[in-house]
Amino acid sequence: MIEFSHVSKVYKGVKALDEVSFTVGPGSITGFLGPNGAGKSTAMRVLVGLCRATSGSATVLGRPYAELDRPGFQVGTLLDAAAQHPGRTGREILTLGAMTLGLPRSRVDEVLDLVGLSGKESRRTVGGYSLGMRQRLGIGHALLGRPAVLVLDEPANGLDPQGVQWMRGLLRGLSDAGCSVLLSSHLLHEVERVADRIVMIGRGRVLAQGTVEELSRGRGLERTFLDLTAHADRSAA
Ligand SMILES: Nc1ncnc2c1ncn2[C@@H]1O[C@H](COP(=O)(O)OP(=O)(O)OP(=O)(O)O)[C@@H](O)[C@H]1O
Repeated sequence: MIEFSHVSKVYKGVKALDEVSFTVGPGSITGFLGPNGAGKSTAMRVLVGLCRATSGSATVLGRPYAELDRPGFQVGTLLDAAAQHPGRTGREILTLGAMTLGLPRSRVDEVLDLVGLSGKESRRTVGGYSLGMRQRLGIGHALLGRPAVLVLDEPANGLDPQGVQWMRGLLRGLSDAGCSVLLSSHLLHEVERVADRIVMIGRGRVLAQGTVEELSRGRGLERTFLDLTAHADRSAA
């Protein structure tokens, strides 16, 4: 369960989030949509304690992230697939993560298998990985502790069509098992296929939220997205 309640964030005069409220329940994949600079990454960073909200509260499993007992087993995050050290191998990165959580080495092999990185690929340094391989590694890292909540910032970026299809199956399986997934993306057609709920933001404000059917309004998510974001821009002008 993820809950944002009236979250605002101001960076030196820039209002990145303005009274953002929404919930991601267990067994839900919520697509988090908004134009560049809308505030998606900021909201995710606030949620996992990487920056502090100016007002309001964001909680995971009923608590602020900083107060979770075992965060590595409760929340999996992928906020920046490029964040890993380029000189480490994929296997080293997952092994470090597994050791930090006190997990056996066998979990590293399970996760590599889950995200489709071969033994050979896992022994290469990340500096030589494609973006899609980094995304797979980042998703694997997020899944190490079998968390109940997943926060993924543009995880489909750079994945090829097979990769996108694989990720769809993976996320559906996780949500069927009760996981709460918050997923930001600019790939509206993909979000339409994988998510059950949508939150659209523009200029830091929630523009609309509901099921994919409600927001598609029989015309597709893209039409609703373009109409709502254009309206938000006109109102701000
Ligand atoms: N550290 C920061 N300092 C100042 N302003 C920031 C900072 N981080 C983000 N912002 C501003 O906050 C607003 C929201 O940015 P954010 O990165 O959250 O948007 P986003 O929806 O994730 O965008 P994108 O789709 O381009 O990744 C933007 O105006 C951005 O310039």
